[in-house]
Amino acid sequence: MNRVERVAALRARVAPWRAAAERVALVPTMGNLHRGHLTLVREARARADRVVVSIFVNPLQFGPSEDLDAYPRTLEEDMRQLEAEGCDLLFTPTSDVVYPRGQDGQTRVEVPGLSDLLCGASRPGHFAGVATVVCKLLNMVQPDVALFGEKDFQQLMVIRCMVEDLDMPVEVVGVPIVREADGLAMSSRNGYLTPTERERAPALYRVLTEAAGALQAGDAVEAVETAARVRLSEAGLRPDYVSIRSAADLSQPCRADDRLVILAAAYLGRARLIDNLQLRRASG
Ligand SMILES: Nc1ncnc2c1ncn2[C@@H]1O[C@H](COP(=O)(O)OP(=O)(O)OP(=O)(O)O)[C@@H](O)[C@H]1O
Ligand SMILES: CC(C)(CO)[C@@H](O)C(=O)[O-]
Ligand code: BAL
Repeated sequence: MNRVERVAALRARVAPWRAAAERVALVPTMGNLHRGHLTLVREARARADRVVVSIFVNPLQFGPSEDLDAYPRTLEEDMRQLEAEGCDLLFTPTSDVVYPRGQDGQTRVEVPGLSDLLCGASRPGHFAGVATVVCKLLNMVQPDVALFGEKDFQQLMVIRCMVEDLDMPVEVVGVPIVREADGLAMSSRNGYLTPTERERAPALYRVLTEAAGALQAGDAVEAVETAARVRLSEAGLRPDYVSIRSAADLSQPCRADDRLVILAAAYLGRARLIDNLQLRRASG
């Protein structure tokens, strides 16, 4: 596996693949890789001839009081894992490479509406930071396909919307959530949890599962959301939001929506955990 830090070097590596009509996949990450990321890489290998992984802790998507400095950086171990997964090329740009004019001088990509809800309401500017860096990474690599995890469900919707609105010639693939044995969605930020908090953390998925059962049994959306928030608090988590939405566009669900998604975010110690569960409801 080769590693490059600059855009010209990246393009020089990708160009011969393109010339040979090979299909190229991109898996954007912020590093500190776990089984969730490696599943994306495996899926990328199944869908393309060449796999490029990027590791970049994007300052533009962090708020001023968030964990940019504390975010775990484990490049040596990440490289070992990527090598074992058969990644062809690792792109590890610095901030200067991605934002040569500085963050304030950077042209931004905004996806209105979708970016303002849920995680976007709690993290103002976050999704503009995500859309901007993903747009740049897609332009740098010019992959045929790019893969993202459904754990970050809203992020995936924002990226799909951006790609459609800007006519970007790339296929966006969502990969199902990879979980620990006790149901906790894998996430780099799980590493912030103390042993006691780690024991409490699976309550997030448990509460989502119970909420899905209640919805399928015919309980009203608002009652299910309220009950889920109470259950999270009882389990020792501080709910940010629990929200039941249409899985098609994250709008408030109407009776006719059969594909729903229950999304939740909750604080636990130093971590802000997110998770979601998609379900089908009988329409009527
Ligand atoms: N458990 C998971 N299952 C599937 N995809 C995942 C999982 N965790 C992360 N991903 C995906 O991996 C990609 C890179 O994510 P990122 O590097 O931010 O990891 P993370 O574990 O989500 O980190 P964080 O704790 O900061 O949210 C994203 O597309 C994300 O949705
Ligand atoms: C997509 C992404 C790599 C953009 O920085 C990040 O938001 C992430 O890791 O989910
Ligand atoms: N995985 C989402 C990236 C973030 O929370 O900034």
